[in-house]
Amino acid sequence: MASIIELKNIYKNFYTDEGEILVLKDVNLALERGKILGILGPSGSGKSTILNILTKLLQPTSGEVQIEGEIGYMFQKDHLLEWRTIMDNITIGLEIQHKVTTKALERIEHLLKIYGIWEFRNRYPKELSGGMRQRVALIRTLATDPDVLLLDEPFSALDYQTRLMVSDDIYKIIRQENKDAILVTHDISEAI
Ligand SMILES: Nc1ncnc2c1ncn2[C@@H]1O[C@H](COP(=O)(O)OP(=O)(O)OP(=O)(O)O)[C@@H](O)[C@H]1O
Repeated sequence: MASIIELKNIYKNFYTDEGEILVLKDVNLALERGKILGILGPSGSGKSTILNILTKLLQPTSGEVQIEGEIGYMFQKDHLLEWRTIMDNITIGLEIQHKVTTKALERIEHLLKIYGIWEFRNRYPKELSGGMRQRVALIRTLATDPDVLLLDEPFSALDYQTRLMVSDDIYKIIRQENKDAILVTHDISEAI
């Protein structure tokens, strides 16, 4: 089956005052279309380094990176801007990319309506619960219509009960929107 993302024989070394650190040693992974791939590892094992290579923030020391299509990145914290309304937070990526089109706005309207945020579109982030904020963060990521989502511990800032609810929610949204995704976590239950 065709892979949308593939890492082949990736090595990454960092050079510090204390010397060289080998963080990634011969990492190979492939995300097939229609799949969600979990990357599970303890703190410091190099998960963020892998994501930074996928988003091209970092170059691997050696190895091959193949990515087909656009990537959307959802972070550990929602990073909603408190002084912008929910709608203005969601359109920020489109504004930066100069892609605020009628079609994009209709798409956002649809996402807001089906995922229960429409009534809150003119409110501010502080008026929303942690779970709703995370849903807004996902809709913001989906707004630019990426092909694949990178989710970097997206539930870790939530309390346990909210996390169960929101992770289920987000899983359904990813499936319904027909996106492929890579989920990075140190939490085995989250990965499952
Ligand atoms: N720019 C850098 N320079 C030097 N060392 C770095 C750099 N970035 C990361 N490291 C080191 O590489 C290792 C892996 O870091 P990374 O952030 O990828 O791990 P992680 O699994 O994402 O951890 P966490 O779950 O705590 O975010 C760590 O030992 C870290 O200290």
